[in-house]
Amino acid sequence: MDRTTKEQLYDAWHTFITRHIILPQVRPIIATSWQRCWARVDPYALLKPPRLSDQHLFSMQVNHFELMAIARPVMEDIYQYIENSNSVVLFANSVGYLLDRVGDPGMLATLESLQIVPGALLAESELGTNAIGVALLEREPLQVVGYEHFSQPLHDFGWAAAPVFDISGKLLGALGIATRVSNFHPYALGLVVAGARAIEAQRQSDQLLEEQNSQLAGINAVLSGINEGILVWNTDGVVIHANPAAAEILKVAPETLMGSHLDAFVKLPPYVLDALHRQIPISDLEVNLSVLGETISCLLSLQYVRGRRGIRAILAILRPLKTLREYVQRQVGSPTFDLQNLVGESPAIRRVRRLARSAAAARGCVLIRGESGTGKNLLARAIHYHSPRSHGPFVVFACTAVPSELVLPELLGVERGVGEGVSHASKFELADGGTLFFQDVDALPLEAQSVLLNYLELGIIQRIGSRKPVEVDVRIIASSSADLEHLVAEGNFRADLFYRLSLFEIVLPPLRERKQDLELLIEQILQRLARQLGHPLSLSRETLGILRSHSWPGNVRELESVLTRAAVQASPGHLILPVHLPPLQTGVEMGNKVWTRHLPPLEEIERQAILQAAQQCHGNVSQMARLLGVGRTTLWRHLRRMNISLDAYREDGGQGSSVSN
Ligand SMILES: Nc1ncnc2c1ncn2[C@@H]1O[C@H](COP(=O)(O)OP(=O)(O)OP(=O)(O)O)[C@@H](O)[C@H]1O
Repeated sequence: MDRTTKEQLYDAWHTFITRHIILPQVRPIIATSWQRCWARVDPYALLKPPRLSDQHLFSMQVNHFELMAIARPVMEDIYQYIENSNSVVLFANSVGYLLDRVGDPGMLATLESLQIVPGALLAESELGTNAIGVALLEREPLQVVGYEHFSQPLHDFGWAAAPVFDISGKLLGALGIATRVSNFHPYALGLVVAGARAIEAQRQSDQLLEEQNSQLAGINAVLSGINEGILVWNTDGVVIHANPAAAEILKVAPETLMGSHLDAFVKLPPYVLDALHRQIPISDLEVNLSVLGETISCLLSLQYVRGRRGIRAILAILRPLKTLREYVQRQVGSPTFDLQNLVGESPAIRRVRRLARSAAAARGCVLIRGESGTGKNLLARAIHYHSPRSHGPFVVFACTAVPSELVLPELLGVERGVGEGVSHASKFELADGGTLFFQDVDALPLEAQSVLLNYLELGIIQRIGSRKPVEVDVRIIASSSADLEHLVAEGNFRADLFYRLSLFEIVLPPLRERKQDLELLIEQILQRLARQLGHPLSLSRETLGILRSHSWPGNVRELESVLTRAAVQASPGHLILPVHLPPLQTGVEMGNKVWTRHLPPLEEIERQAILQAAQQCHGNVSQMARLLGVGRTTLWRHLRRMNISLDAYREDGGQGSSVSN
């Protein structure tokens, strides 16, 4: 400020104090403030602002702790710029009480001599026109320099101040800089404005963070309380949320999962990986997850959390199959286990349904035989749910899944004395009043076969460690895909047990022997998958042709698996083409040694080989010929004879007619 301006300002101040006249050189904001101070503040009096007691000041600082914790570092930053310029940075609350200050010792002492110390009220009504007081009143940043101050004791100072607001516009306080007029520089105003904005921004982000944290805590509480497993991972594959139910289903602690790569624990089936890759949502798809080497079956749903720049995270919902089945059973009287779900209208499958109805009405044990995947589990449950015992439990003893040393304790239960550990009930006791299903009974060790036989003869069991026989009322159903006669002949299966079990025997035919059921099964499976994937599914004619010509060594299970993979591979709204089918397995790979004695005719084998080669080579005849080890001409001849068109196998072909659903 040059000398003339200073002198002009002094004249203006003096004129106002003595004659209450505002001269034009006075800025409007200062003039308004002077008017407010007129007759309220003595311009010549020594400054004596009201001051809080130490105790009051302390409690006010505590109340403003969060704000001051943000303001203090900003004040320090500003002070770094103006250090050694005989200045002080001040922070006052919304009323004007000075809460904090930092600055050069000389200037601090000078302000102290003017009673401007923490706890002092810097409001305009007390100190007259001053930057902090006016900034709070006018809610805008300003500087007040020299004679602009209403009170004479402040004439030697230059102050700048800026108000600080919260996110809703509420006034929180003011940040100021005080210095001598001789040291005052207009940049002081820029510094306090920038400092005030920094305090506001920090406070807003703290508030948002706090809000997000409390929302997150709420969401976490909800997620922890639900029975479904919730697993969320980001696009880098890092798990960012796992609720306790997910940890329980996967048998991995949540804290181990969180922050780790999902791949390190869970191997998703290839068709699920493919759905993920193509961002296709999945709903309640039955999958087998490999978790640290162990296979876990569950229902999987996938959803994508989208941000402005695309997918941000993947949300997986896991439902244990067991819980789901129990739930369905409770809610709707177990329709999934209805005999009608044993799909098929072939004479063989009709006969099975007839036999199953008779078995359900009878009391004795039932032996269900058939290749793997023909529906033995399904049938066992259906028999139970059609029997008078349907309100009792259906307990499965999976003979291949229990380690041999645990078979007897699991089957019979264990009785322990006081302090010896926990007793546990036998599978027979658990199934009391219902059905005990021995899945793959051929894998039952001989000792356990005796236990089962004993029960069938006497109706009692005895827990290990107990002398007390327990009477239980359980119906036995057993299944096997093995050649039991052969096992009996070898001495690996007790003949008397085989005799008792096979009094009522139901044999499930392999799928290749009831090909007329194939389309019904496909239709039913596609309908289920369409519901799960949320869009309709149909096969192209060529795809159906391949499925028809396959011999299905893995039976309905294989059919389900092939269609599931193909459905996930196909684009929504398009037909399922041969290219979407996974490689089809042979009987040897499926391990159905005993039941593969019904070989398909030679021509069918040839046809199947050609169709598989077409699929693998995408309809390229030269490649197919090489793969099949025949000349191209021979291959063309076979193709013509068998009426096989290769169009559908070429990536763009096959959008022709559709079959099913
Ligand atoms: N006739 C059918 N109709 C509908 N679905 C079927 C039929 N047969 C089998 N399935 C389905 O095929 C899959 C395999 O069936 P299931 O587990 O009952 O076969 P399994 O003969 O017991 O097999 P394993 O001997 O390997 O245990 C299941 O998803 C089942 O629902």
